[in-house]
Amino acid sequence: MISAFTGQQIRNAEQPLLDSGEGAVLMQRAAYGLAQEVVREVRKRRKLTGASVTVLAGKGNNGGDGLFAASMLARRGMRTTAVLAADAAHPEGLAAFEAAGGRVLHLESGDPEELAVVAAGSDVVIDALLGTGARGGLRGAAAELVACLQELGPACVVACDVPSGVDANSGEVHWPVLEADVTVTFGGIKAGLLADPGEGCAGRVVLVDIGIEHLLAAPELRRLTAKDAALLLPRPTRRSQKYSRGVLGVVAGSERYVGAAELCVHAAAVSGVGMVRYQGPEAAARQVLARTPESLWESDEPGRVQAWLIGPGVDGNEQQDRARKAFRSALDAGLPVVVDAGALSLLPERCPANWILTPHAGELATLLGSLHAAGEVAVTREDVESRPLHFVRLAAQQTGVTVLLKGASTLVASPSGVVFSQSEGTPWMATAGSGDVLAGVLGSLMAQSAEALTDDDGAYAALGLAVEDRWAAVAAVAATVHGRAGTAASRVFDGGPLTASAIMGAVPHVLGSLSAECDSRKR
Ligand SMILES: NC(=O)C1=CN([C@@H]2O[C@H](COP(=O)(O)OP(=O)(O)OC[C@H]3O[C@@H](n4cnc5c(N)ncnc54)[C@H](OP(=O)(O)O)[C@@H]3O)[C@@H](O)[C@H]2O)[C@@H](O)CC1
Ligand SMILES: [K+]
Repeated sequence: MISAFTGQQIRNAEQPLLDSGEGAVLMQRAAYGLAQEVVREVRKRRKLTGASVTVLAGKGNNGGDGLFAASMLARRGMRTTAVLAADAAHPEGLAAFEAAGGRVLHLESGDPEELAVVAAGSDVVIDALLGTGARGGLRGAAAELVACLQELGPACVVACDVPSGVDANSGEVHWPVLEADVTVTFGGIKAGLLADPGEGCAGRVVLVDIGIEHLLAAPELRRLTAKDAALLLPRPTRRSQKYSRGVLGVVAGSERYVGAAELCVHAAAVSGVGMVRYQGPEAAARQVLARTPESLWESDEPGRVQAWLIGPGVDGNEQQDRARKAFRSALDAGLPVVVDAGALSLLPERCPANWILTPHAGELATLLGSLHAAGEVAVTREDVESRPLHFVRLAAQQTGVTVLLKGASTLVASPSGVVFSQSEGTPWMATAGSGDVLAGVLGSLMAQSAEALTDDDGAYAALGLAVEDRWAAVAAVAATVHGRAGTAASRVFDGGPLTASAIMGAVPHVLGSLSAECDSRKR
């Protein structure tokens, strides 16, 4: 499991070491890790000696890390320039930099555009303007410098701890931000590097161990690795039969949106569920059965199921009635439900904790509006997109159920406050029907997972997941499977565009390769 922390959590972990006078050691470790990564980036492009590095240094410890790192790089034969953004700089860092022969330029007495041109001409730019001590974003001349530099498009940007302007706690972004190729982060990954829009500015994230890791509290954000997902994936045994594998009831599609039903039923079927019982109008059912002859069409009373998927493409009175009826039946039987798309507006007053909502940003804004979760102020899609971590948590707390917010990084919040972030997909997955595939995969995993979730000794317990957070973990597994399937499918087309059907086609391969990984670890 990858863990991420708030800036405050990192500071709290650092405090005992700072109190015992080890602050300088921590900074040396951070600077060394940063310098190593810059060396790695330079070597990808050219030889080290004579390569040029510009560090943009703020006045705090983030700037100190950058200056110490640049002094190490100067000693390895690189041409180093520091642009000091404020009237002051980290004194020891600056002294080390000057002693190593680095050139110092001052933003206060210079022209931001000219300094941006200097920085853009170097092989690597280190962004050490603001770190975990930032309040808001870059201002004044520093903002101007960064905006110009971003426009010029530097060859390589390495961010120190976080890209300056990205909120380390939330991933909210105060523009302008210099988008990084690599972010070297210290002591623990900052939550803002695993949540959009911050994650989109961070590039590859490299964690440098500075010796505080054992002092960190429970993470703010978690990300399942392939190994974690492999452990949590339900798998059949020799004694399995189709009913014991899990049966999923699906209310999806409508006269108008036939394809949604087709996609989510097929996605569920290829994700390992024992059987799918489909409920919907005849027009949709014909298509569903044509694509997935293994499914059953039950126009009225459904047979027994272990979970429900309700909502993709649900439209019109007739299908909305089926959705409401399925909700009641799930409530009566205590069954888990995936609530997607057209069913999000039909939710009953109270939902039990084993339901999972799967909105995109616009649907989450509407949902929060209907809950009056943000007081009287209307929440817009743009609000959710700029503060997804905040709003997904709010929605989970307000509804009392797990909420999966779809996006480049998909966030899954449990009502307890635990949040997962999965980001294995490709931008090509932003395509019609992609969400229906995710809903199908999730419904399938829910129908198969119900029993394992209460197991005190199973895989969930082994990963330290509290019982109340296990549905969120199932949703995170679905998100990673979906993302990996999209990436795998795009690779087949040399990184080219995708349809939802192509994503779905890769799902069994992803499940197979994850299972193989689990098997090889057991051997
Ligand atoms: N603790 C340690 O030993 C270790 C810490 N480490 C490193 O320290 C970093 C945290 O350092 P930090 O606490 O000094 O804060 P930092 O992010 O450099 O910036 C704060 C400074 O900028 C200012 N400022 C604030 N907002 C601003 C704005 N919007 N625009 C402009 N200025 C603004 C603010 O000044 P003020 O305005 O309050 O006078 C303050 O001086 C952390 O990210 C990691 O890199 C590692 O080396 C490991 C060991
Ligand atoms: K920074």
